[in-house]
Amino acid sequence: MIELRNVTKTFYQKDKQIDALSNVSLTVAAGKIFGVIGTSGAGKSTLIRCVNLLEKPTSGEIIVDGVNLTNLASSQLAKERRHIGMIFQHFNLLSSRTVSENIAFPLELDGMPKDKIKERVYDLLKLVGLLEKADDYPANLSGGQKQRVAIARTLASNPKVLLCDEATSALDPGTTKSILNLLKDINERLGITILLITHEMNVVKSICDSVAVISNGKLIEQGSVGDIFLHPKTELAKEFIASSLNIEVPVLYKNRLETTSSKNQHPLLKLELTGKSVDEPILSQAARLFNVDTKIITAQMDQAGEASFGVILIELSGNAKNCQDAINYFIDKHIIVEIVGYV
Ligand SMILES: Nc1ncnc2c1ncn2[C@@H]1O[C@H](COP(=O)(O)OP(=O)(O)OP(=O)(O)O)[C@@H](O)[C@H]1O
Repeated sequence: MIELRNVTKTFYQKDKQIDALSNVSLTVAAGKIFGVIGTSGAGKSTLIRCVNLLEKPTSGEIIVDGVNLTNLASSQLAKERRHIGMIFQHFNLLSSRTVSENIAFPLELDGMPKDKIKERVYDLLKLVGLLEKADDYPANLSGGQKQRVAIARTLASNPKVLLCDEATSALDPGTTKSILNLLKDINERLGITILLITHEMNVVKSICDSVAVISNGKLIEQGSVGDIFLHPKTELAKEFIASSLNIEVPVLYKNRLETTSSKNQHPLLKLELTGKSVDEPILSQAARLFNVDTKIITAQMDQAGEASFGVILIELSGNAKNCQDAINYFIDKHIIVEIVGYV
């Protein structure tokens, strides 16, 4: 549905050459949600802006729904762009128009009769859950409500593809969740293909089918979300995954934590579980096999695509040899073990 073939984008600033995208290729299958994740300046915005040719690639091809957009005349490109919706981090609503009038705007441009516009706007308001805000102005809406208006406005033109440029970055976690749920709902109900860019792995984890990691304008890793979470290859992918599993040592423990072990102290272990190890009762097995006790301090178990994974912080107690045997057992089970300290 969306295909980027060897897309390169070079900017020139005075004598400086900036390779914002280098030979980027990716395919988003129809009806799927594809995320591109990267840190600031990696090339995410340039990539997504190339898809609807807001930014013209220096070389390479962009194919959307079977049409190669790269060489189209501007009138043809304008026609094709109607099938490509886009939403932005800062919503881009018209402040002088009400919610309904914002949503109606693309339909007015299309010359739709007034009564039809009214019907369509009503349906869209209902879809995004904003019927009671129809006559409000953007200034009186929350960030999440503004993004819902922007989504309704872009859906007004019946796009086949939706591009999301950091669409939840300006929102708090709860609102982010509700907007991501809405995007997933739209994807499933209307069959719209979604390409999104983000710097947050939680966004990818919540709704994407596939993900690509971008660094310095290059796609350094891509695959299904489950696959990337289970078998990340690059350090950057590993860092993004770790950032989505944020467990903290509780303050009570932090204050008592020693870096080296002394008599009668127990190791505090951080166990990262993926794949099969998630499904096995590893703590009770270790307790039985090695005569150790495992006290769970904090834990986070999660799901991304078909992959389950999690992090557990445990206090391990028993004699030193048994504790070491238990640690070796965890490592044998492909669990990443970190000794956080001793308590
Ligand atoms: N119009 C432009 N002229 C010159 N350089 C540009 C232009 N747009 C982007 N760049 C450069 O291209 C690189 C990629 O920028 P881009 O905005 O695509 O990154 P990003 O991953 O979206 O970053 P952020 O998350 O901070 O928005 C950066 O080095 C940026 O400075």
